[in-house]
Amino acid sequence: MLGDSTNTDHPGSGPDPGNQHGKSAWRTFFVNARATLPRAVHAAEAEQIAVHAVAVAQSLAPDRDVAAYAPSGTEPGSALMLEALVAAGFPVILPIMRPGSALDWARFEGAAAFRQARFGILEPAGPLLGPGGVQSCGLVLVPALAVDRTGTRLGRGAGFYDRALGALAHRPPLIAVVRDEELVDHLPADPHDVRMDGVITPSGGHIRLPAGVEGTEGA
Ligand SMILES: Nc1nc2c(c(=O)[nH]1)N(C=O)[C@@H](CNc1ccc(C(=O)N[C@@H](CCC(=O)O)C(=O)O)cc1)CN2
Ligand SMILES: Nc1ncnc2c1ncn2[C@@H]1O[C@H](COP(=O)(O)OP(=O)(O)OP(=O)(O)O)[C@@H](O)[C@H]1O
Repeated sequence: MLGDSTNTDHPGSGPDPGNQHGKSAWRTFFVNARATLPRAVHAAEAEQIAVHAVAVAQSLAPDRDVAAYAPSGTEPGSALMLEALVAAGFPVILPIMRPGSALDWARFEGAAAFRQARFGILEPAGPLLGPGGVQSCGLVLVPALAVDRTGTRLGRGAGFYDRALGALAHRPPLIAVVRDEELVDHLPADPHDVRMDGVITPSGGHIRLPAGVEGTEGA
């Protein structure tokens, strides 16, 4: 149930947001939690995420390109997410890390056309589309360590997505992909943080944000 999945409902299971903890304490908490997740659970969740990603694309981005990410390590999702989107007819583009924590984009042409980039992340080896390449997408699936109910996203701390998305004149719907426990009541936010319009979790599917936040119900 939505209201039961927040760590702030369970004192001791996450940094106390009212207790001087900044983003790095939250990052450590979620990275460590992901590291303890059994492989079989990750794989089962990745199957659910792939199904939800296709459903969200069909609802928000029919006949449009989808910007996604190539899940690596303990990140939610797997190559299944990309394959399912392609099988459902969605052209997929993926982020390319550029100097200065900037992002470019390139078309996903299948796992055989990947090259190994920094941080163990796989990137398409094909031509770059330019930083604005993401603007023509009908949906951006955004990697995150956690998201709160107002749409604040916690990333891995380099500011890639905040820079890339914050600079766009036109922003497609932004949907973060996290585990159920990573949708929380409150995360620390900075002025540069770009808010998410929704989130996909394995059990919850697509949840629009803000969700269940006092004063924003039905917004
Ligand atoms: N699959 C995937 N692709 C992605 C992202 C992502 O989160 N997931 N990104 C989302 O932005 C960008 C890459 N951003 C990243 C930012 C930091 C680290 C990282 O591992 N940082 C180290 C510490 C930093 C360092 O070594 O200097 C760490 O977390 O331990 C990895 C990716 C673009 N592509
Ligand atoms: N639009 C921006 N312009 C300039 N600097 C930025 C911008 N967005 C973020 N930064 C800088 O990037 C650094 C990381 O920001 P933050 O902690 O919000 O990253 P994140 O959202 O966790 O990372 P990522 O987007 O890579 O997953 C900070 O030093 C921040 O000041």
